Amino acid sequence: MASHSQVLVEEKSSVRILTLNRPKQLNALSFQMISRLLQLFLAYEEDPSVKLVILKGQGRAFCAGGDVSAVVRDIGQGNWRLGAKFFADEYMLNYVMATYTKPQVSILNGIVMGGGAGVSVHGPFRIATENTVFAMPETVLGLFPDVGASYFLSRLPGFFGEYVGLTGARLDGADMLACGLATHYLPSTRLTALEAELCRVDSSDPALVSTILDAYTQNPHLKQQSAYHRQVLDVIDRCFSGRTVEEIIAALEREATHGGDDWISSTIRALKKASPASLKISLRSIREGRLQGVGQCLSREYRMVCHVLKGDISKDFVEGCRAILIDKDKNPKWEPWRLEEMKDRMVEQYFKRVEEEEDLKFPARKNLPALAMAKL
Ligand SMILES: CC(C)(COP(=O)(O)OP(=O)(O)OC[C@H]1O[C@@H](n2cnc3c(N)ncnc32)[C@H](O)[C@@H]1OP(=O)(O)O)[C@@H](O)C(=O)NCCC(=O)NCCSC(=O)/C=C/c1ccc(O)cc1
Repeated sequence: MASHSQVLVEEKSSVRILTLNRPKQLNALSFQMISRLLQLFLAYEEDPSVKLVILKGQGRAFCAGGDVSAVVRDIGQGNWRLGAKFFADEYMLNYVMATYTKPQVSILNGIVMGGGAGVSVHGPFRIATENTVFAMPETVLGLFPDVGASYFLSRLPGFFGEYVGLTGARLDGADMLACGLATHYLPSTRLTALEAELCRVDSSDPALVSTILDAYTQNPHLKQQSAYHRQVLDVIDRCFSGRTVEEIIAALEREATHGGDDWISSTIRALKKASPASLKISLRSIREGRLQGVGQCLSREYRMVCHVLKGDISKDFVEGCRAILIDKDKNPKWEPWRLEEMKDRMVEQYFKRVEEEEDLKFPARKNLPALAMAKL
């Protein structure tokens, strides 16, 4: 095992343990990591001696998303197609994971954001701990929740997915378990024992893996400020079921006038901070995702991300990265600045094929999600 490599590989009997290994960058996914993961997952699928894959992160993060700094460099050099290649491979990896024929167990013992959700949530087993911090923070970067998020967020109960995807709200391990983004929860001190037991399973039978995980899982209490308490969920459903982003914000503001609390004001603040273009395309993407399979969601997201990278409708992604990651002034100048200036016909354009760019096509797979075990 080469310790300098960005994905560490351990072979333990019929189990392969893959560790994302860029701890200083919170395991942000580089192009190299994505290519390597794709190559390993495809090889393991063909190798009868491999029965189970465990994915985890080195250090305090599972994975803080795609490596945004590399992309900004590419766009800065005027080469949006280099960025598009990154996303094409990333979405292919997400698709392979969503349709994988062997169980994938992801150990989410730390930060899980953006692309980090994409390499875990599509698999059948997601283990949260007391250290887990989950978010889809793309709308404040001028992007939108991608990596198949329009598939998995739209399948969360009620309108919780719209809430998580539009506001970038952070969830802890207990929230993730409650809403179904995680399938199990255990204290991090038990992870070593769990891993050792999984290494003895010698089977690809999800029911056997489930039995092992069930024996370790605990039922954590939701924190007092959790958004998953019934009374907050009711507000989320009332407001985030709005047809448009403007309606969602107006509904939240109405709720706030009837005795608003910290949760409502921080939710309104989060929406007002985000890119108007991102908010509108994200809402439409999640709504369309409700009726689409994972492959359709990823192909549509690929069209959308090509427009984002090309900057032909709005250049908010470059501006968001500048304000949040490069200059760190946290003061992006979104264009358009106001929600009402982001017209329906501009939103519509994100969903059209980019000129001279092929749609993303996925290979035929044996294990289509509709036939696979329930994921969420
Ligand atoms: C809340 C975080 C996760 C932790 O904050 P922290 O504890 O104060 O830690 P730092 O912010 O100091 O992060 C430690 C280091 O990791 C780096 N890092 C932390 N996330 C990252 C990161 N996604 N990338 C590239 N370095 C990072 C971060 O820049 C920093 O590097 P350095 O300043 O050199 O020490 C914070 O780092 C943060 O907000 N990170 C960004 C999270 C985020 O927006 N994720 C991405 C969602 S979008 C996505 O997944 C797709 C992106 C993408 C878009 C287009 C493409 O072509 C390809 C990819």
